[in-house]
This record gives sequence, structure tokens and C-alpha cells, in this order.
Amino acid sequence: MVDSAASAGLATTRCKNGTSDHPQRFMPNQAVAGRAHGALRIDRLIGSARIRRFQRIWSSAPRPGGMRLDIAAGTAVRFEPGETREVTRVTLGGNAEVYGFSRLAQRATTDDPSSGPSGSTLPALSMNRLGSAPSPSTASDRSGYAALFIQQPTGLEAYFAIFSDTPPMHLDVKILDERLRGALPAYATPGSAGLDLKACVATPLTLAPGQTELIPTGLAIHLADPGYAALILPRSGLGHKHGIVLGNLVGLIDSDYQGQLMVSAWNRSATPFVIEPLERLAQLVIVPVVQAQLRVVEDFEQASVRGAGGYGSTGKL
Ligand SMILES: O=c1ccn([C@H]2C[C@H](O)[C@@H](COP(=O)(O)OP(=O)(O)OP(=O)(O)O)O2)c(=O)[nH]1
Repeated sequence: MVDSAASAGLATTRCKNGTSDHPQRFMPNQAVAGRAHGALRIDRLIGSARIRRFQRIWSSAPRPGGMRLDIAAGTAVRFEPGETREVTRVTLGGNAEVYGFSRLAQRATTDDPSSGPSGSTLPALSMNRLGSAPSPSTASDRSGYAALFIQQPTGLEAYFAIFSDTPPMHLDVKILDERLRGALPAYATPGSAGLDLKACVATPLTLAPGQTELIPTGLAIHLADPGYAALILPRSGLGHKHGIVLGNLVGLIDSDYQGQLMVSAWNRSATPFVIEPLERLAQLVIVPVVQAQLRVVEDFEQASVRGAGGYGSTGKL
């Protein structure tokens, strides 16, 4: 649940309607819908919470159709506080029936719109207001939803956003080297992005200048979700002061990889470097990934300012 105390601050929405642009300030838990060229723009600030994804939900008009926000299934439109995102709406395909959303909005879009979302615990929300409510009991994290209702000449449209406090991500880890039991990598500070990976070598290992060695880390992870990958990056101190970087520059850990994490250690310096057992050698950063579906085109729809310019085309300074 998102309480209003967490919803401190003001959000700004710009509503464009063809010719004019009306910046508007409004209090948390309010929203304004602007329809610009078929797009719905919502700007949302919910304390530290993020709108995780927009889930279109239903619309009564025009039959048979509802509209949905034009984002790929399972992906998200992320809003940071104060940011605005523009999401185009498209007509629902298939039978235009929408189910799911923890049953909050379970209905066919051809249902009578005046009845509101069926099978729901949706509280009464007024038109064009953004509301929040406790998440359905099935939700394990502290998430909530926001609903936006728009009265169109042709009927009622509703949009829902699911948001959460970005709950911690759980990562399955296998310990392959007993020396790491009780000494798992940890984020050094609350703001750290990387987990240190240790060199699970049995004895000190000397890396000669220019030499590259694959060093075991004693850990295996399984990200499982293709929406994530992990990157192995050098530790800046080792790289800058001692020239110990990565032979592959960056290690990419696929979400389906279950083997031991290995660090390709490269001594790019002119002096030998001794890697001590359990020395922190590199760091692991987990990042979101979008798998794109390729769509072949003869030409791009819109010419960009940059075009094919690159490699310093914008100048040096
Ligand atoms: O620094 C690294 C880089 C990769 N890996 C593991 C995880 C990754 O998922 C797997 C394969 O890596 P990648 O796809 O980069 O290697 P490839 O050379 O393209 O091999 P493959 O054909 O197996 O994909 O190896 C590491 O442990 N450390």
C-alpha cells in the first residue's frame, strides 16, 4: 500500500491538446490526463515508490475495443520522480478481453462499462483522480495501484498503474567454495551498485605483465529472469593503480547461466601482480535488460538529427 505520507512532494503534468501546452501542478494522488495526438501522458510522484508498469485496462469504446498502452507485454514504463513519459495508446487486439491485474480489472472490455471493473475491490474513485489502495492479498511486495478514469464522449476508459517500493530482488546463489560460506559478497554501502567478487584461488597467483587468467569466484548465480543480466566489471582501484582489469573488458552473465562466475583477470601493467586468495578482484552489477523483437524496415520512419553521424561528428569540445 502506498500511504499518502510517502507521497510527499508535487508532481507536474503537462497536458497538451494540439495547440496549447498547459503545465499544471497538482498534489500527490491526483492525476491529470492529457490526450495529445492519441497519447496519454501522466506524470507521477509517489515518494520513493516507482510506477513499475502501466497496465492498460479497459475501455468501453469503441466496441469491440478497449485501448491499451503501447508497450510490450511484460515491460515497464519507468517514472522517476518529476519525469514525464509519453505512452501511445493502441486498440486492443484479439477479443479485446483483459484479464489479470490480480483480478482488479478482470473483465471483458465489451462488458457494460458502467458496472466498473468486475470481481474487484476497487474503491470508488472519482473521474480523473488517481487513487491508491492496498494491493491485492496475492501481492507479496508493498505494491499498490493507481487508477485513472477518463470519461470520453464514447464511454469510460480506465488506466491502471502498478507501483511498488522497489522491493529487494532475491538472487539465488550457490556457494562452490566453502571459504565463502558466511562471507558472501555484500554491498559495501547502502548506495553501492556492485557486489565484490573474490579470487577463489588456492595459493597466491602471479600475473605477469600482459598475462590473462580465468579466476574462479566460488559462486554461481541464477538470475532466471531474462529481464536481468549481470555485469562483471573491474574494481576501479585495482585497474587504475595496478593495471588489473578484465581480459574481456566486461563480463556479461546471462540470466540462464548457472555455472561458476569466472573473472578474466588481465594484467595490463608493466609489472607482475600477485592475486592473493580471496582478494576482491572484480565486481558484479545486476542490470535490467530488454530483449527486443527485431522489425525489418527499408527506412526509418523518422529522420533523426544525428542521422548516421558518429565517431566525433559533434565535434571534440
Ligand atoms: O566474465 C565472464 C563472462 C561470462 N561468464 C559466463 C556467464 C555467461 O553467461 C557465460 C557466457 O558468456 P558469453 O555469452 O559472454 O560468452 P560467449 O563467448 O559468447 O560464449 P557462449 O557461446 O557460451 O555464449 O559465461 C563468466 O562467468 N564471466
